[in-house]
Amino acid sequence: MNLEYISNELKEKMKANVPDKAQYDTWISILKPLNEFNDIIYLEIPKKELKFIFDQIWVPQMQEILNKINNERNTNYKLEIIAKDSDDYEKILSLGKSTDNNGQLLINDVNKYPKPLLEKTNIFENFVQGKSNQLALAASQSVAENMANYKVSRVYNPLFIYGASGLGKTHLMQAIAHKILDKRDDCYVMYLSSEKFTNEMISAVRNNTNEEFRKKYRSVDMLLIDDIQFIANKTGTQEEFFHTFEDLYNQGKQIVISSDRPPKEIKHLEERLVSRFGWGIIVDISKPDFETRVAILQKKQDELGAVVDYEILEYIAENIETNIRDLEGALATSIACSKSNNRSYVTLDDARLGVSSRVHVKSKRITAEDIQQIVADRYHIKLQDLKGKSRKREFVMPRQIAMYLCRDMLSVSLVSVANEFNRDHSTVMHGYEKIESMIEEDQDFRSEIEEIKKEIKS
Ligand SMILES: Nc1ncnc2c1ncn2[C@@H]1O[C@H](COP(=O)(O)OP(=O)(O)OP(=O)(O)O)[C@@H](O)[C@H]1O
Repeated sequence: MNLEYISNELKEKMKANVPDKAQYDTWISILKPLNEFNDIIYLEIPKKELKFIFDQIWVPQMQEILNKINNERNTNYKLEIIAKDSDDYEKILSLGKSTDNNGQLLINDVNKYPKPLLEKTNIFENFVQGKSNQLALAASQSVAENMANYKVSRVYNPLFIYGASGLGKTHLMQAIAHKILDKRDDCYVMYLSSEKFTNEMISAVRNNTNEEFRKKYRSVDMLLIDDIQFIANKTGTQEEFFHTFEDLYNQGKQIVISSDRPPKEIKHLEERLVSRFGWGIIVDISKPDFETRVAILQKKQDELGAVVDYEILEYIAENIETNIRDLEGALATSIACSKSNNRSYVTLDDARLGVSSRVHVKSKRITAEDIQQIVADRYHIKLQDLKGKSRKREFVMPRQIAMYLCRDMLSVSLVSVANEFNRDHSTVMHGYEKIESMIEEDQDFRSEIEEIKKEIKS
């Protein structure tokens, strides 16, 4: 049974046991699925100080519920809670997957080439193609195909995949690794986050093992580094990574990198890295459209072994637009909800609960007034000046920004936005277009607008 699924079901059933919502939010909602091994379900909590309370209070209650699930399903699961900052966290995470000290999975018969620790389901077959990801998918497939056939093409080296959180970058990177490992057992594939690279480098410096560190990274056939944006600002790591990159590239080894933004927009990233990241191909993954979101949900329901009505999938897809991780979480929670009510089908109410467990931001309804106030505060002007008629520069620019944001963030017509500013719609259109082109041309301005958006959503 899927780990995420059972932990969701457990949490849903706990809702009935913990009627006080604040208690539920404080204790139960923070649990995350960690691993399942030898009939033990390991759930993660953020801090070890909390473990005592879990062991005393919550684990016995949850185990009772789990026993009921066990009876229904003929399983024999026990529950354990592991803190993210505890010493055995990494060990528990890798149970069932044999690994070396660096978290690289060792396949017993090919010890010579340690294998990376990968999520089993992150394979190409489970990746749903849509307009938002087709280029990234095609490039990833080409890299995997080439490597499986002992080839590295300069066109795809490095492959740089960027996009917002939860849109499938890790999935694609791991799919590449899976594919190569399926086809070849003589390929040293290393997949890790840039944070892990940094930590290893720091500990190599501390333990005086720089040579081993370098040798290890420069002996791989393919290096996949996830979330490279985290090395920005870290001069030492950038220096080391630069040399690793150069060395591997010159040896004709494949490099794949992911980030939440394109190289040029990663602040404080050394120019020489920015330029090298662009030597191969840069592809983006954007927000999936409605059809792709529904197709992803269909795929996920198969993986979860459930059948959910098409209208229910549509409801979830309509309400979760920006993040596939949330999309699949909402589906899993909806299914768990229906099971906890002993139903074999998912109702719209289950789906509503599933969606609301994920879209905290959307549940806050943003109004034109919120936007106007936040923009006025940011530029230190009065709300009435922002909405007023004065054409002074210090008022016009914030006014146009607020118009742009209203049009961009609220699902309302141009005319409604115009009404909010006591203007006609052509004035709003003009302001919108002006800000839009400034965003396109000026990176700093783009970041500023993103920051304002974040503030509005928070
Ligand atoms: N096109 C897709 N088809 C099927 N599942 C997808 C697709 N895109 C993403 N997913 C799923 O969405 C979840 C989040 O994806 P992933 O972890 O790859 O995101 P990410 O872009 O690496 O996010 P972050 O930057 O936060 O690490 C995963 O479970 C992944 O399998």
